[in-house]
Amino acid sequence: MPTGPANETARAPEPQPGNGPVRTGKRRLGVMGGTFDPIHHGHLVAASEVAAQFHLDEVVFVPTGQPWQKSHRKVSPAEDRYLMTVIATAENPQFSVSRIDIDRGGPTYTVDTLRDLRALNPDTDLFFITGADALAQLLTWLDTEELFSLAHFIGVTRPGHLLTDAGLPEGGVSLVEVPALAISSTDCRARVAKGDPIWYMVPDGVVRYIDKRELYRGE
Ligand SMILES: Nc1ncnc2c1ncn2[C@@H]1O[C@H](COP(=O)(O)OP(=O)(O)OP(=O)(O)O)[C@@H](O)[C@H]1O
Ligand SMILES: O=C(O)c1ccc[n+]([C@@H]2O[C@H](COP(=O)([O-])O)[C@@H](O)[C@H]2O)c1
Repeated sequence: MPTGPANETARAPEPQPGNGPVRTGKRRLGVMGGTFDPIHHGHLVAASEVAAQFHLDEVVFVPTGQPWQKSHRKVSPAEDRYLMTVIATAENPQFSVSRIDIDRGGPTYTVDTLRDLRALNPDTDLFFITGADALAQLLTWLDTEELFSLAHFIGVTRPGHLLTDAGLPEGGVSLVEVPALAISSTDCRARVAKGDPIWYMVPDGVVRYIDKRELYRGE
């Protein structure tokens, strides 16, 4: 649901690379969580831009297992969403994909994602990347207080959504402007269902995978 003019920001994002918490010298791991049904260039550009601005060593994409806030609608099988994410990120040496949310089972909570990633990556600072729409919902997530002790949150601009850190802990979130791509997975699915092209909205390999697996047809 759009909440403001295209790409509006509530306050100017800090422009300096490396903004956010004081640098600790530890490895810096970005975490891009999403349902990725399908993954599209909006996700990829956001991750790439944050990686550059925050000097991240790597960004791990974490497809949700069961996104509990999307339980009202059909979500494609996790394996399809995982494979599309692998295809989309394969060529970028800075990008990787984790199965942790899929393999854990049950509803996906970011607090579990971050706890697991912390355990798997000692001596690493975590940066959780989220679009303006998801950031606006963050106070509805499970265990929000603990979330901010596990990672620094980075909210990125998204066309049609207001980017704001209102109500979130001071110092826990950075707001960042990323190149505006008015693409959503919802729109990609609707286009496939109508027989419209999604070339150049998602990576070529993802177009072919959707075709091969006959995803989103007749939805
Ligand atoms: N075009 C975009 N620009 C910036 N951030 C985005 C964009 N699309 C998605 N995101 C962010 O990526 C994360 C994962 O998004 P998700 O997989 O739910 O995609 P979506 O396009 O929002 O899907 P859907 O339309 O099915 O709700 C969220 O934090 C979301 O805000
Ligand atoms: O932890 C929660 O309660 C929670 C509730 C909704 C969304 N999230 C996370 O937010 C990210 C984007 O979710 P989504 O549903 O917009 O694809 C993804 O990593 C989800 O696991 C997390």
